[in-house]
Amino acid sequence: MTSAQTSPALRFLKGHGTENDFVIVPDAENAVDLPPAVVARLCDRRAGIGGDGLLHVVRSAAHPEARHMAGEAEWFMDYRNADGSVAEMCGNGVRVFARYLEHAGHVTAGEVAVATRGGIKRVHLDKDGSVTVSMGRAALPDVGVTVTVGGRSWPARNVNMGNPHAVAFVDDLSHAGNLYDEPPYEPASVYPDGVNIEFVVDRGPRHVAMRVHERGAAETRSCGTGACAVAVATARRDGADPAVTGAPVTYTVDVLGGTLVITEHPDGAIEMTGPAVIVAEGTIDPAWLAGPADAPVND
Ligand SMILES: N[C@@H](CCC[C@H](N)C(=O)O)C(=O)O
Repeated sequence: MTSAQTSPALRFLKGHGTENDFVIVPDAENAVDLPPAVVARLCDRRAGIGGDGLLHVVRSAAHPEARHMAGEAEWFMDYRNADGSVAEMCGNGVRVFARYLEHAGHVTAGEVAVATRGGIKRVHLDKDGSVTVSMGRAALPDVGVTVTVGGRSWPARNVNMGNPHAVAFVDDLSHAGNLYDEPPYEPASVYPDGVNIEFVVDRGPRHVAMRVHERGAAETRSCGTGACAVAVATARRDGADPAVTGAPVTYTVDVLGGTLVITEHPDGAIEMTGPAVIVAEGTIDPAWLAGPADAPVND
């Protein structure tokens, strides 16, 4: 790999899905080194480009973590959180990733398979601009978790969508307070690698709203895997289980940045639909990229 610090200029794009925003770094041959400090600088909203995360776009065949998926999915979403940490999956990210592949002419509208650390995800680019992703199944480990904010505590449902989530039902989303910092939870041993925490209120039949603290970011305006975790946790709370009834269940999930529609099918497969947009593209000043790495990050 070539060090990012010696690259001539790094091309980037910026995109978002329901305002979960991403720096996109196209790098087909996996030639760009993206250590955590560089990712954090790129995602810095004041000193960098700004984003909740970074989508490193690499051919599966060129990435050691994705080579085994290259036969089924040409492209690998090497996802990083804003702090530079690695995550298994990003539901909004994979929809924006597919939108980028279309934008770059790598795929046309229709189906595209994307390799992720959470397995291969099939994405459908609709002609109306919406993007649907088959997210796979949720796991609901039966362990009690308690989440605390500002002196109040709530029981939370543990849901794994490839990445870990804790879903807490609250009376009012303002009770979640300031979600910049990760709310404390216990027992901490349930999430040895950290967790994304969603707070949920009811809005109507099969309709909820959520706020989220994303692991490795802060409060974000949307989280796709989080919205899926919320839909499944809410369905179980409501006594709806498609595996039992044989009928799909659909929830509308309002996030701060828009709305996502989530359907769980009788075989457990979850589909998520929402917008995905490319908003800008350009090149990164190589002198800035090679500059001191001790600049403040997302403060
Ligand atoms: N915004 C994402 C989730 C990104 C990863 C997450 N922060 C984690 O560390 O698991 C989504 O849309 O799913």
